[in-house]
Amino acid sequence: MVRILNTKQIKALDAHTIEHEPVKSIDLMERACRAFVNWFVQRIDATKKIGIVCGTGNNGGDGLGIARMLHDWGYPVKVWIVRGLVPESADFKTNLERIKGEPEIADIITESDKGLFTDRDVLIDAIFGSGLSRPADGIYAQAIRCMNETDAMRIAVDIPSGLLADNPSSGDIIKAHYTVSFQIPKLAFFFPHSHPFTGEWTTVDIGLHKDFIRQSETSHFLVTAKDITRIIRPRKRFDHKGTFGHALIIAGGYGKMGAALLASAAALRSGPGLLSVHVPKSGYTILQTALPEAMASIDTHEHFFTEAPSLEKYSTIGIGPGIGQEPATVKALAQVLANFKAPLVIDADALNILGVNPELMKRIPENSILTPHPKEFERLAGKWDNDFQRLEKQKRLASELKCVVVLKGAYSSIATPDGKVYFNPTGNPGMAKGGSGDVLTGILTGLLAQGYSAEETALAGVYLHGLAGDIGSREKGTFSLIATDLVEFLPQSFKTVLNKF
Ligand SMILES: NC(=O)C1=CN([C@@H]2O[C@H](COP(=O)(O)OP(=O)(O)OC[C@H]3O[C@@H](n4cnc5c(N)ncnc54)[C@H](OP(=O)(O)O)[C@@H]3O)[C@@H](O)[C@H]2O)[C@@H](O)CC1
Ligand SMILES: Nc1ncnc2c1ncn2[C@@H]1O[C@H](COP(=O)(O)OP(=O)(O)O)[C@@H](O)[C@H]1O
Ligand SMILES: [K+]
Repeated sequence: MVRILNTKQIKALDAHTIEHEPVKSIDLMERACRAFVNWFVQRIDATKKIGIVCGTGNNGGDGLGIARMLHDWGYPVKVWIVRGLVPESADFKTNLERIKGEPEIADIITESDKGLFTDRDVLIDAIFGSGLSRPADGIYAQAIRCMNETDAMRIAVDIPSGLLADNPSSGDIIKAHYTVSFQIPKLAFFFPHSHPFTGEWTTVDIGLHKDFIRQSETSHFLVTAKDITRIIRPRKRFDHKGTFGHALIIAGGYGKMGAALLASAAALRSGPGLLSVHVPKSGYTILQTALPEAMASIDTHEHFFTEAPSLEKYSTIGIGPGIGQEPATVKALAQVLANFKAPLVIDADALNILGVNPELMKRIPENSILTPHPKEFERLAGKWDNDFQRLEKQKRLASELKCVVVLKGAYSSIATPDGKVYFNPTGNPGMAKGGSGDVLTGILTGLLAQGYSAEETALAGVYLHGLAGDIGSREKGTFSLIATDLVEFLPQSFKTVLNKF
């Protein structure tokens, strides 16, 4: 797990590293600059004209150190210092002295300084870093606007200037194409509204104290491949189908049998011992033809889910994709929630039904997994003003229901009943297509049936689903990838994770 720390903690981490490594503050800054430059020189051609726009705090100090190093690498570099009211930090001063006349430095003093950077190919943003405490205004906002108006590629040092790491941002913010952040990813990076500012972001190691990071309290984590390798248990020689549970998927309806097939095919590829699928009568032939491995449980209704089958034999249930919201379906869902006491996976129309029948929410078994996309989440939890508030709502819902709530999208977030939130790194916009979510429901149902905990299931299932999408889009491209491909590439996704043993 990568621990996501807030800016206060990062400040304490810097200070701890300086005191206990020990390393001088200016030498730590030098390390940060070198890490940035290392990233930079591998990607940006040395003929490109570089502009570095610095504040006068430590982020500006980084900018000056980077300017010196890139100049030494042979890049044509110009530096601008935004001279507002921020006092010069000690390390900024030292790095300013170290520049010794080259590269060239100009001060930005008045708001009439416009059109400053137009001849630059690449602009490095080092105005504000994690010390930003309020929206940028005055001359700072003007410099940010000037940078955003150019056609240059913009690269932010640590965090785009104007973007707050731990709170909603407003005002002018650098629209970076890339953000190179020091060691710790910032919470804002995981939210949809930050993306226009961070662009693609990455972290670079600057050797901050590892034990201190491990001991820092946080409820926010970024999942890594290693975490998933630890969760997935390889099968043993004498395992048999009884070892791996019997999953039931309740999905599909007239015109939406595809949802049932996608979820079921994904479940089959995720390892449960047995899979049954409950579909309306009209789905019988479709199901039996498309998925010979699945057993059929047939509803009494031709087109809809209207009656839960007997549920005792199932280890878990995945319910929702394509079931619609007919009154009889609402009753049937209520019946399932009344009779089934083990954790289940709730998605799509089952979530929509819960959204308009909140009394049913109380019946959801503890440790179930809910997988709303943002619109479904809004129906469950109400509207939010900003991404931070959305995260709080997600945490609250998980804690109130004592369930795992997976909010789907880029960096799907997984909130657990005990207040933790895991962000998932896999997946890509090629998956933004109808049916992708049904595949996730199938994977989660298949894993839960095998006895993985709700938290393990959500972490592994969401990761494997996104990884299947990443592997698939390498072959099919993000335009052409379809949900069926996610099922097709799921075996490679599992193998990738298991082969790490
Ligand atoms: N040794 C280390 O610690 C290392 C640090 N490193 C680097 O340092 C960066 C953090 O540096 P930093 O703390 O100096 O913060 P930075 O963002 O440069 O400036 C803060 C100043 O701006 C002011 N201010 C805030 N908002 C404002 C606004 N809207 N408009 C105007 N002013 C505003 C604020 O004032 P205050 O909020 O206190 O009133 C303060 O004076 C970090 O991102 C990384 O790049 C790396 O080198 C690794 C080692
Ligand atoms: N840009 C993206 N990056 C990563 N994953 C994505 C992206 N867009 C969609 N996905 C994933 O695809 C799935 C889409 O699910 P959902 O919206 O429920 O689709 P549907 O209901 O049509 O099957 C989710 O798991 C989501 O995380
Ligand atoms: K910056």
